[in-house]
Amino acid sequence: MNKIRVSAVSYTNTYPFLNGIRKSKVMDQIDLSVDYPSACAQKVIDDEADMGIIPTAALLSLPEYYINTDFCIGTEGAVDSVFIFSNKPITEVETLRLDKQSRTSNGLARVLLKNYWKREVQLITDDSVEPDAYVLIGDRTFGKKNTVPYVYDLGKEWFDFTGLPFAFALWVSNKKLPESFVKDFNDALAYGVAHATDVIAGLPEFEGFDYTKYLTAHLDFHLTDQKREAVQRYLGYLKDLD
Ligand SMILES: C=C(O[C@@H]1C=C(C(=O)O)C=C[C@H]1O)C(=O)O
Repeated sequence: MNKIRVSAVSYTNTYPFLNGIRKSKVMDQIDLSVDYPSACAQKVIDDEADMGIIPTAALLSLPEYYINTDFCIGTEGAVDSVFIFSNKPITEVETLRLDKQSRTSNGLARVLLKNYWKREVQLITDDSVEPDAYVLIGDRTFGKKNTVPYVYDLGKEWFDFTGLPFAFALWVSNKKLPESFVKDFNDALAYGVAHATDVIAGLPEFEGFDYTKYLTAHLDFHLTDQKREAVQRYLGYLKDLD
């Protein structure tokens, strides 16, 4: 049988999943690659991967998709790695730069600006122009939140807006995968999540950033019914953006 091509996110938020996968027998059945989130999405869209942990926003670009497993990259409030960093209070922001590695958080920033903060902002793509504010996700945010004038954690802002948790990325395939494989893969993820702090030893340190808190309190890997509801609500807002 051909190996199942799996694309995983290259950030620390996915290390518990990767640890579970690498320790599992599913490792023999997959070709595993790691990419930043927008590239994971593109691989699944282009059918260069069969399954990935892909940004939730990318579901709108897939003609056929299956949400597999009981797990996600999610949060129930502040996530501590998805931010709008700003030079001004959000109510005064006029220009915003998006993060090329993101899809969901870019969309979430725009959804919140329009529907929660009621701001119409101009998106800046020209690298020589400095925007009022920018979206930044993943490990590149570690240690940064105490160095920027105005900081908005998008997990917390979504919660304040909707009262819901959030799922930034889901294990999604572009074709139906064998049930026995999905079950073994789910078991591998469950092991990784149950041992999330095993991945911390040896990671680079950042001032004011706590890996244990990040992996066990800020991130919430369980794809609950409420997170599924949040996904549908978010996709509805996203469709209405343009
Ligand atoms: C919590 C995070 O969730 C992520 C954000 C994503 C996005 O914005 O598209 C996609 C995957 C996750 O890596 C993070 O990257 O910090």
